[in-house]
Amino acid sequence: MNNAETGDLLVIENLNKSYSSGVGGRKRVQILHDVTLGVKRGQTLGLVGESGSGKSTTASCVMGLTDVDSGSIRFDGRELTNLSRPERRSLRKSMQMVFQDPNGSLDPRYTVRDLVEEPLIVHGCKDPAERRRRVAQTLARVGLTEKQAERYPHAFSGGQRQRIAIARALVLNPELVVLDEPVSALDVSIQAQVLNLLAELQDELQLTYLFIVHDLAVARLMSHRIAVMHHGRVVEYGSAAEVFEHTSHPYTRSLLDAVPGASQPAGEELQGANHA
Ligand SMILES: Nc1ncnc2c1ncn2[C@@H]1O[C@H](COP(=O)(O)OP(=O)(O)OP(=O)(O)O)[C@@H](O)[C@H]1O
Repeated sequence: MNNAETGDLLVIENLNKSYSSGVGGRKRVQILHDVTLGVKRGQTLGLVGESGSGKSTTASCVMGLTDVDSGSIRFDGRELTNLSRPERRSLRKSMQMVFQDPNGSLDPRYTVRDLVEEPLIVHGCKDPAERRRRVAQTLARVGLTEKQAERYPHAFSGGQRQRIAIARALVLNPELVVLDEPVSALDVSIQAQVLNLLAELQDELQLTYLFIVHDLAVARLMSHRIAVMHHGRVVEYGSAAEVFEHTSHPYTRSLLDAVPGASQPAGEELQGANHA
């Protein structure tokens, strides 16, 4: 299967990944089997599938957090699987990640300003005035004020904390953002606000999202393309409309049947991916 298409910013082909297990770690358990998919520039690929199907492992391979066994991951035409550490580091600016739990990524000892400024310092932005300008601009983009920048994470609600985590990811002007269940720890009423923010930011900044999501209604709403994973394999891949409205694949069908309304067209209170 070759799913690479013109305009794909991220292309994964025949990705295989195994982990050691058993006594002394001598046994290898294969987690990903020939995973192949592409994420079009400026669009969202929703990566769905039950727990343990390999979604986060795929994301870890993309972000260089774990080595791959074989296969190819290309970002803007550049092979990632054989990069040296310095090469990988320089690319990190273009690829950022937002996790499910903002508490894990926000050190409570630092103010919001420090937290959002830190990636700029790490990536060599030496001018304090430039850093201040970029922090203020990024906080405004996610709906936080300069005054709020002086507070600590504990002073914020879960939704606001996720906004801070998004600001940390965006301050370096990445092209690709890997979103690993970014709203599933939030109250339902807050989820819509954060999803709308992500959709607006995508439009404004032409961001490309690899969106790991277990909620199929959210996947339907936010994604241009969908990849369905099952036991480490991509079992279905196509436009959101194809996958949700015309699927014949038994695994996807069973996922959809378990969620009333997931195969219906997107609702109205969220603007979602069909914002284009
Ligand atoms: N570091 C690791 N060492 C060994 N096995 C691992 C490791 N990380 C993940 N796995 C295994 O790989 C499989 C896939 O896990 P992964 O987290 O990628 O699935 P997932 O689809 O993201 O699930 P979830 O939705 O629950 O996060 C699981 O069986 C998991 O136990």
